[in-house]
Formats: sequence, C-alpha cells, structure tokens
Amino acid sequence: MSKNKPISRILLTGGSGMVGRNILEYSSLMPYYEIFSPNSKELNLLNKTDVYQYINKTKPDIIVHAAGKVGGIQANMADPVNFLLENLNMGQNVILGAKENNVKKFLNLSSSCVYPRNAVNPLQENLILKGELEPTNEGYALAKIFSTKLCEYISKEDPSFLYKTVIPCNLYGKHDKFSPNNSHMLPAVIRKIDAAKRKGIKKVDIWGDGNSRREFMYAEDLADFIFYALKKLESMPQNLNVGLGVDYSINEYYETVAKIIGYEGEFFHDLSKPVGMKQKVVDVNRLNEFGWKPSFLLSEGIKRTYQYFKENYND
Ligand SMILES: NC(=O)c1ccc[n+]([C@@H]2O[C@H](COP(=O)([O-])OP(=O)(O)OC[C@H]3O[C@@H](n4cnc5c(N)ncnc54)[C@H](OP(=O)(O)O)[C@@H]3O)[C@@H](O)[C@H]2O)c1
Ligand SMILES: C[C@@H]1O[C@H](OP(=O)(O)OP(=O)(O)OC[C@H]2O[C@@H](n3cnc4c(=O)[nH]c(N)nc43)[C@H](O)[C@@H]2O)[C@@H](O)[C@H](O)[C@@H]1O
Repeated sequence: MSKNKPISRILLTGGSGMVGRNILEYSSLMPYYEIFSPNSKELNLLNKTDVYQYINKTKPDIIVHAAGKVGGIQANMADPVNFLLENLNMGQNVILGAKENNVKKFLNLSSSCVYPRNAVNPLQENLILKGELEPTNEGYALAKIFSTKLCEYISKEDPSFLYKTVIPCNLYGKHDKFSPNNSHMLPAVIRKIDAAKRKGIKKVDIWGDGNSRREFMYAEDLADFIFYALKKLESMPQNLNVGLGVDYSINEYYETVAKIIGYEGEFFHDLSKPVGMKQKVVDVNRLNEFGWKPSFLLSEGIKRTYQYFKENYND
C-alpha cells in the first residue's frame, strides 16, 4: 500500500445484509478504505436523532447506504406499508443526516423496481416516474424513488455534495435470504430444487407461467462496482443502472439451477402465485460508458451461491 495515499473512512449501512456483507468481504482487497458498519441493534436507522449523532461522532468521508427492508415479491405484497415507510424513513434519515454533517460523498442503493411496470425494456434511467409502478412492490419502489430524488436535489442544489444513486437489477449470491417468506426468486429456486433432490420430490412448483423475465447479477459484482464508482464518483452519472443487460425467463432459471444441482425431476406451474413485472432488464449503455462490466456468468454465480447455501443451510 502506498504510504502517501490518504485512507477514506466509509460508513456502510446494511453491512449485515447480502449486499453489505459482499461489500465488506470485497473491501479486504481495497487498502485505501477504512469501513465501519453498525448493525440495526447498534444503530437503528429509523431513529433520526441516533443517525445524526452517529454520523456527527464518526465523521465518515463517504456513506454507502445499503440498508433497507428488502424482500421478494411475496414479502412486498404482504407488507407494503412497512416496505414504504421503513425504506423511506431510513433513506431520509441517512441522506439528510449525511448532508447536515457535511459528508460530501454518498452512494445510495436503489433498485430496478423503480421503473414503470409497462416501460419499454431495456429500462433507461430517464424512465423514472414516467409511468405507473408495479403494484406488487409499489411501496418499496416509492421509497426508493424518494431517496433517489432526494440525492438528486441535494447534488443539484450544491454540486460539492456528490450524492449519487446506483440502480441494481435483481441480485443474488452469498449471504442472500433463502427463507420462503421473504426470498427473491433465485435463492428460492435453489432452496426448492435442493430440497427436492435430497428428499426425492418428483415435481417442483414454478410460480406463474414461468414466462416472466428477470435479470439477476451476482452480488460480488455489485461490490466490485461500488469500489469502482467510489474512485470515479465525480464522473458517475447522477443515477446509474448496474446489471448485465441480459435477462432470462423464470423457466430458464429453474432449468439452469436444476442442471447445476443435478435434479432430474419435473416442474409444474402454479398460476395462483404472483408474477410481478413481465420483464425488467436494465439498460447498460451508461454503465458501459462509465467503464464497468460485471465479471460473473450466471452459471458460475449460481454454483457459488449453491455452495454457500449448502454450507449454511440444512433444512
Ligand atoms: N437483493 C436484491 O435483489 C436487490 C436488488 C436491487 C437493490 N437492492 C438494494 O440493495 C440494498 C441491500 O439489499 P440486500 O439484498 O442486501 O438486503 P438484506 O440482505 O435484507 O439486508 C438489509 C440490511 O439492512 C439492514 N436494516 C434493515 N432495517 C434496518 C434498520 N432499521 N436499521 C439499520 N439497519 C437496518 C439490515 O440489518 P439487520 O440485519 O440488522 O436488520 C441488513 O443489514 C437495499 O437498498 C436494496 O434495496 C437489493
Ligand atoms: C429487485 C427486487 O425485485 C422484486 O420483484 P421481483 O423481481 O418480482 O421479485 P422475485 O421474488 O425475485 O420474483 C421474480 C419472479 O420470479 C417468479 N418466481 C417463480 N418462482 C418463484 C419462487 O419460488 N419465489 C419467488 N420469490 N419468485 C418466484 C415470480 O413469480 C416473479 O415473476 C421486488 O419485489 C423487490 O422489491 C426488489 O425490487
């Protein structure tokens, strides 16, 4: 490590979550950062006073906001009030707490669910607020749009505040949530097919007709992007999609996971289950111009996630 490069102090929120833990693990390769990340027991981001005092005391150079109330389609449908309020209040407290304490660099994590449900794919960053949202995660999306806009307004008011928003596609990887009541599709498929193989279950259910399409990026790739962006925050666009720019049908995800796990059973479609947006693949033109590309192929990412699942879950 070069002696004369200053260390930047990063406050990472959500450090115990999937994205946060991938960022912390990846940071070991980044010698120029000192990262601290209180969990929700040490710092409840819903408590405005505590958030302001914590930032004032720790004086970070940068804040990466990766905390949130996060879940798949079924979790969002079950609790829209809290998906809206908790994400909105956490976003307000952390972003305004940063501003009030003169923190000049801020990376805000949004999500591709902010885009209109019937927008033309691939989804471009200028489509935000240009149409009705997907009802299954509307509350969460409204909260994400609020934080995205708040960062935009702060940076516009005073360009010395580099408050930028990353809009990732769906993510998966180590430290994901695998429980059926709040997991996203890919971890749910891994858990279901692993169980079917181990227990000799002949048929596995696919929610919906399986024709919806999704883009899933390996969370370690997002961690790599975060550190790439921190080095070039000034030139990063205000709002930037981060993804593969490639999507697959739900049926294809089930087939790919079955092949990797070695499951030879059958599938049936449960049409009573919610399907959400028909498609949500992000446009990666701006991302490519910004000079970053993901490195993990879907099959490699699934293999590593399955390895993590086997080492940490045995239901
Ligand atoms: N997963 C995806 O597919 C995806 C896709 C696009 C964008 N994102 C975004 O990426 C970020 C992280 O997502 P994730 O998948 O890593 O979520 P996650 O695994 O559920 O982690 C959420 C994190 O937020 C923290 N948190 C929740 N409520 C809190 C509170 N009141 N005070 C302090 N911390 C609190 C949790 O801490 P505790 O564990 O202590 O509660 C946890 O560390 C979110 O902004 C999400 O919107 C995720
Ligand atoms: C990025 C995230 O996208 C999320 O939307 P979204 O992709 O539909 O959320 P997922 O739960 O990942 O569902 C993706 C798609 O997978 C189908 N699917 C098939 N089988 C399953 C299964 O066993 N479990 C699950 N969960 N889905 C399954 C589901 O019908 C839907 O079309 C938002 O709810 C979040 O807030 C966030 O924005």
